[in-house]
Amino acid sequence: MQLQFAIDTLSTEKALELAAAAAPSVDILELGTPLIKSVGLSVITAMKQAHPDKIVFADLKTMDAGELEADIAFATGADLVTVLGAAGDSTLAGAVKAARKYGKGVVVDLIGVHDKVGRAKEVIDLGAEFVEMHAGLDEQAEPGFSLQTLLEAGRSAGVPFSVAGGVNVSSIAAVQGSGAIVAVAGSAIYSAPDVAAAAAQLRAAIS
Ligand SMILES: O=C(CO)[C@H](O)[C@H](O)COP(=O)(O)O
Repeated sequence: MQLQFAIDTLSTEKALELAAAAAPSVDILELGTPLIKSVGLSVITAMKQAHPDKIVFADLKTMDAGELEADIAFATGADLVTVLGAAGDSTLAGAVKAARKYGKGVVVDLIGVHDKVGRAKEVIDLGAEFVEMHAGLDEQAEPGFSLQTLLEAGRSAGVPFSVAGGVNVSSIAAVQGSGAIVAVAGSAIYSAPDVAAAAAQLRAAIS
C-alpha cells in the first residue's frame, strides 16, 4: 500500500517545507484543494521540480470542464488529478482524455457521494485509475463519523481504492487491511510537532 501525504496548507513555501520533511516516508505528495486555490497551479510545478521522483497529486476536485482543468494541471507537472464522483460522466471522460494525452491518471474522489460502491464501479469503467473513499474535513467533524464506513465501501466495491478521512497512526493498519492501495494522511502529518517523525511512524505501521 502506498502512503499519500495531503498537504493542506496555504503557501507554496510551507508546502515545500512540509513535503521535504515527509518525503523520505511517503510515495505521493498531494497538493490540497485549498492550497491550489490559494496559490494557483504554480505550486504543482514547484513540487514536481523539488520531488521529481514522487507522484504529484493535484486535488483539483473538478466538477465541470474536466478536460480543460485536467489538461492545465498535467501541463504544469501533475501526475494525478481528482474529479468529483458527483460530476457527470462527460466531465470524467474529458479528464481521462487529457490524462491519456499526457500519460497520466485521474482519481475520482467520492466525497459526498451517497452510493460510493455503485459510483466507484461506474467511474473505473469510465477510465479512472482508482477511487478515493473520502470523508472530508467537515464530515469528519460531524457527530458519529467513523472511518469504518469508508473501509467497508472500499471492500465492497471491488475496484482499486484509496482511503482519506483523518487516517492516522491508529487507523492506518485497518486501512491496509481493507485492501486499499493508498492511504491518505493529511492532518496526522502536517499538524504533528515533528512532521518527519509522524510520516515515518505511518510508514512503519504499514511496512
Ligand atoms: O481532501 C481533503 C479534504 O477535502 C484532505 O486532504 C483529506 O481529507 C486528507 O486529510 P485528512 O487526513 O486531514 O483528512
